[in-house]
Amino acid sequence: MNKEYGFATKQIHGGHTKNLPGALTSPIYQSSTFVFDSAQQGAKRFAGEEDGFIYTRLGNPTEMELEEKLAGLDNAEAGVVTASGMGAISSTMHTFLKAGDHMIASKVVYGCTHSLFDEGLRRYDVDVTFVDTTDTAAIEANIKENTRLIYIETPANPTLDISDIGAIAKIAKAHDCLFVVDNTFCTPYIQRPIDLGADLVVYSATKYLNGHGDVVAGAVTGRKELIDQIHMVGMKDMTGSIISPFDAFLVSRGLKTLDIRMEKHVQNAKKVVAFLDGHPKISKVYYPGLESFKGHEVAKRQMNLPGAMISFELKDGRAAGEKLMDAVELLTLAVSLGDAETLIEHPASMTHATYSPEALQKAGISEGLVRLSIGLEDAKDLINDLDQALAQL
Ligand SMILES: C/C=C(/N=C/c1c(COP(=O)(O)O)cnc(C)c1O)C(=O)O
Repeated sequence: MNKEYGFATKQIHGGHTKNLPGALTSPIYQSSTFVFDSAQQGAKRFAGEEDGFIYTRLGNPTEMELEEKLAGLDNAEAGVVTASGMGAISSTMHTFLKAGDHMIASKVVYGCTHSLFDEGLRRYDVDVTFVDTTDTAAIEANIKENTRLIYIETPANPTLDISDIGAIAKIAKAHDCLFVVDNTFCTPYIQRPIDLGADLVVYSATKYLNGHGDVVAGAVTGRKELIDQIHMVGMKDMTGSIISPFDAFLVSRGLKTLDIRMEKHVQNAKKVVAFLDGHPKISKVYYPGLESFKGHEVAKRQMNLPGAMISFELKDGRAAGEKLMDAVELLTLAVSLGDAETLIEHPASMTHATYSPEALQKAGISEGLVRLSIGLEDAKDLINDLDQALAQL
């Protein structure tokens, strides 16, 4: 895809294999395996001496189209798509880490990411230090001679903590560490970590990338030499976490409207934040777009827009939070995010239930924290629903 094309053109035409018999959209190659013309061709393909498809766990045309489209949006050389965001993260970790290695991770990450790091990887003798990565000096202070990888989410799930990608990229490079950024909350439309120095970008494509609440998927973008290793080690042998061709087709279709969906998500989020900030029953609103938010300045520098994820704390804590979640009528009480529907959930007992009480406390995830994924509905309907629910507290 011509690098000079704009984002909207690349999200529609990127990765599109034009040499198809006249169909505007690519067919879905819902096939587990691919036929060889001869025994020699099969042997050559397995030996990597001839291009061509072999078996869908090793690569598939529908998945390749999505990988190329997404890599193009991230200004990355290559991409790999997976069955879930956790599949993307786990395949990446299993590709580049081995027993005896050490890694540094944000102390605030999605719950299952936290348990992969804090329990899963420790089974294989990979040591993890959770750090406040909004403090780049704290990262430097925790690097050891066996530190191989630095992992952040920015904005982080669910406190929206902002870490400085450019500054951390410099530290990672200086210490020959791989720098991985989970860009799920932003997508390439809002933030491009590779442009800022990251080595790899991971996504839960379940979220904004697909954007319609009907697929679980994941992705990694980055330099081809790294992505090839994830394909041939992490995916092929370690996790086998491959996406189905049909789900890859759905995510490719979702991506065609990424820019306009993100613009509407953010437009709605700003209106909801204006309603929540200063509300008499709310003690704090977490949103990178608020000037009072701790990471606001760094967010303004590295994000084109402040995003559409909002967290807030009620003055009367968890009980009030539970009452609020049971009182909303339009907002949907469900985990996940980035869908057309606005979703509301309670991290401490739901998406971050894997955290111990000490880890929750260290991460600053309070019992009273409520998280919103602002959807594409009419903003006034969202605000009216929150207003009537808050009035019941
Ligand atoms: C229920 C799921 C939620 N999140 C997931 C998630 C994943 C993992 O992505 P899969 O769920 O494996 O596609 C990876 N990275 C980030 C920043 C995430 O928020 C949720 O928070 O609501």
